[in-house]
Amino acid sequence: MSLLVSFYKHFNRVISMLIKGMVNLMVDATISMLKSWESRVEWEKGILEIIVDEDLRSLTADIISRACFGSNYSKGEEIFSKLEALQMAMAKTYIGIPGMRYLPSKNNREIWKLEKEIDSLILSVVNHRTEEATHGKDLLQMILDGAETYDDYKGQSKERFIVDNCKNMYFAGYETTATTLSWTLMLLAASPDWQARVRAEVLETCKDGFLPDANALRNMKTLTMVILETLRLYPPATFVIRLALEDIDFKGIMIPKDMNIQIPIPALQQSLQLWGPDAHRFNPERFANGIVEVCKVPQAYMPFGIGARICSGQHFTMAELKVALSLLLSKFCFSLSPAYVHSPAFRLVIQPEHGVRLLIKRV
Ligand code: HEM
Repeated sequence: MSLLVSFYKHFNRVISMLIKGMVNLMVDATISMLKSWESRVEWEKGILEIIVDEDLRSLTADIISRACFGSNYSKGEEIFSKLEALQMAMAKTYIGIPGMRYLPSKNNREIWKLEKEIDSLILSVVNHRTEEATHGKDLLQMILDGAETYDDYKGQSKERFIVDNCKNMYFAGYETTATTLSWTLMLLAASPDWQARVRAEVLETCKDGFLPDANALRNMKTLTMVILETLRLYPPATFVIRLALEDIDFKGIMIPKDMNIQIPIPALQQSLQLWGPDAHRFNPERFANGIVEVCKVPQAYMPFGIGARICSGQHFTMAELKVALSLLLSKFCFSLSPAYVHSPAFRLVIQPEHGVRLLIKRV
């Protein structure tokens, strides 16, 4: 455990340094999606009705793939489609009965097959990288450097360490960000006043066709408030999970060693007791003075988890969300389609069950 904590601490430091350079690849990827939406709006004579989720998933897959694998990113597409299938299959088995995942049911066999295929795809990229030996500083390289530094794998092979961390990056960094983009667009489409405020800020920050860079992103305060409020109401991760490594007496509650503790993020982030009577309402204004003063117990806001294992990609994802949303809002107006059905569903992350169906027109 401490091995991984120190690996992720190192990872946290390096990823924060890399983000500045990665804003450009985020901008490039978003612009190609914008171009395709622009031609579709034109084709539909000015108003396009679209379920945005699939396009947003392709966008975040593209970005994490480029950030992860640099020049080998096209291989990422194949890995993503298999990871998506794996996620669906795993969500079906999540019923908490001990030992169920070891039974050779049809679904479990599918999971094992997909896991094997994903492992060998990732390893083929790693081996290609090692043979090629020419690469930039991407996330894969950080994992490979980490694998060199940490030589105690607690009984596991170095290959396992590399593959597991690549999978972590994909699982952690793609669906979560895509889902947050979907929910933010849904909330902005339902709140024209906030949509107008964010657009005004974006147009002011990125005047005369200027594309967002790391500095501009820092100045987008209203957009940051909107994203923080979206992550409060629709946190993609449902639980923070911890294992008790020893017996713990927690304020008189006995927690035995090896007990799995699941902290329900949505329940904490929408508690009326902690957040007040408007806890269920979309009100980004509550974040005007940052996160610390936002509720009675600031630790109750934990979309990225908490403590030593807090999300290593939180700054990466915030940059990615701001790039995508600022570019989208600078080009398009969004409203909810009358056919939109609101139904948050649990699929390892909390997703819109029927997708976010929007009407889009040019600004
Ligand atoms: C909206 C987007 C995201 C959300 C809501 C999110 C949320 C989380 C949460 C709740 C955890 C568990 C933290 C804990 O146990 O305390 C986590 C861990 C992690 N996340 Fe994220 N994440 C997001 C995006 C990303 C991205 C883009 C990356 C990579 C580029 C990433 C990489 C990781 C990694 C590596 C861990 C494991 C950290 C560790 O175990 O020490 N995440 N994330």
